[in-house]
Amino acid sequence: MNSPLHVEVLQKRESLASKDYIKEIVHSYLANFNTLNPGVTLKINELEENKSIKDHVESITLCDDEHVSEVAITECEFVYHVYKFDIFGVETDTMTDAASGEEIAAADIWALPTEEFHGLWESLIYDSKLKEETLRFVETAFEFADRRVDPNIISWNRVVLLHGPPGTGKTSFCRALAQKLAVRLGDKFPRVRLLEINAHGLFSKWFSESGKLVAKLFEHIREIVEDHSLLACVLVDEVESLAHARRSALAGLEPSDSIRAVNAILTQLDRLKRHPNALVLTTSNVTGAIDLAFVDRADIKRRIGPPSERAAYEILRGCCDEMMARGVVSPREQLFALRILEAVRFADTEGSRASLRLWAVAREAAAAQVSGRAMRRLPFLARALHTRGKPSLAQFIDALQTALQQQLSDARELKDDSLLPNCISCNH
Ligand SMILES: Nc1ncnc2c1ncn2[C@@H]1O[C@H](COP(=O)(O)OP(=O)(O)OP(=O)(O)O)[C@@H](O)[C@H]1O
Repeated sequence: MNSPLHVEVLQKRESLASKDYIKEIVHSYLANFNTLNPGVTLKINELEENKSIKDHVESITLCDDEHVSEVAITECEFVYHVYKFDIFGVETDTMTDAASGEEIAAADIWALPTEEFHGLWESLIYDSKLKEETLRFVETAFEFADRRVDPNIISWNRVVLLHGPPGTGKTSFCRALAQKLAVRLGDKFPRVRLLEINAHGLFSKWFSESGKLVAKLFEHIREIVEDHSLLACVLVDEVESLAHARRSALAGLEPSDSIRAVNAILTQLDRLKRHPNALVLTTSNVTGAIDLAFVDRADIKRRIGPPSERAAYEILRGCCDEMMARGVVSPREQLFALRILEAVRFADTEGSRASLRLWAVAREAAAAQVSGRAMRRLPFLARALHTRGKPSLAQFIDALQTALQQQLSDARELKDDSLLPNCISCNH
């Protein structure tokens, strides 16, 4: 049996064609290829000769759920997802404290799919099957809800917890997942919202009426989830801060309003699980146990660590490709995918030299547990501090290596000064 290849088609904003028509034209367009590279996004530009594709399609992404290498088109069964960006963008739900008159941002509400998160999923690179597995888990949770599987017999909660050190992409992953669901589940949920709750702000000690503010916020959220054709993804970042605030409040270190607010958030999040169209996404920087019952009940709890050497190589390779595509580094040269280097057993040839050099930098960064965030900053530092004029790829990779060395020695000094643990990986 042919394996499915998900094809995500971004339809042009001005195109009024039906999804079926778009599927049809993309299907005949793809039939012109013999093989396809999963993980690749085909951007349709002005030079495109196929007029209907040029008029209606912005880009075509071939997703790599099951496939890791090139596939013959006769071997795969295309599953199409046609979508457009939602034009509403983001709005901030603000609230005013009655006593002080101060205003806080209670939540950011994103209408998905949004242009801001386009390509975010593809930009996150993990060695494990984290992305695929999480996506499959969430799709299964919605399938169960759809088929009304009795939760008393088979238990599932639609709560996800991602934990691990700072800068490893947890928040980005949650946003990217919500965006992915908006694209993949578009037929079931024509509208999708991502609600990012500002938990810190809500129980700030300056707010005398935090409990009421939380109630008001969730009233709004409930109005949103009442519409069953809408998928609501609720994101609570750094969920351990809720547990921490509750402990401080119990110890008398925080005003009692704050404990009411924290408890209200927890109860409300727990209630959200009853809605078949709500998904709760939480992140935490602590790896140990978080004493929150609802987190305990998360169906999927995954640790996200700093990139492995393989992931580090692909992140840095993507950065170098971008530098060459934008003309910062010139001329354009090829950097091989890791599986190609592996296939030739890392043979040192003229053509593979730059890739091997980059592989050495990636291994060093991974060994030092540099976070994904810090890794993505290295090209900027390399360009700003360690190159002049228009560097060649070889010069740029050397500069990346110098930037990495400097970053590691800065982090070591910071660690010596402050005795902070893990400051290399957290890069604060
Ligand atoms: N594995 C990775 N692959 C690609 N990019 C990554 C990876 N990990 C982190 N990044 C990049 O690092 C940046 C920071 O990610 P993000 O803020 O989501 O991390 P976080 O774990 O939520 O951090 P914090 O806990 O400090 O908020 C993002 O721009 C992301 O692109």
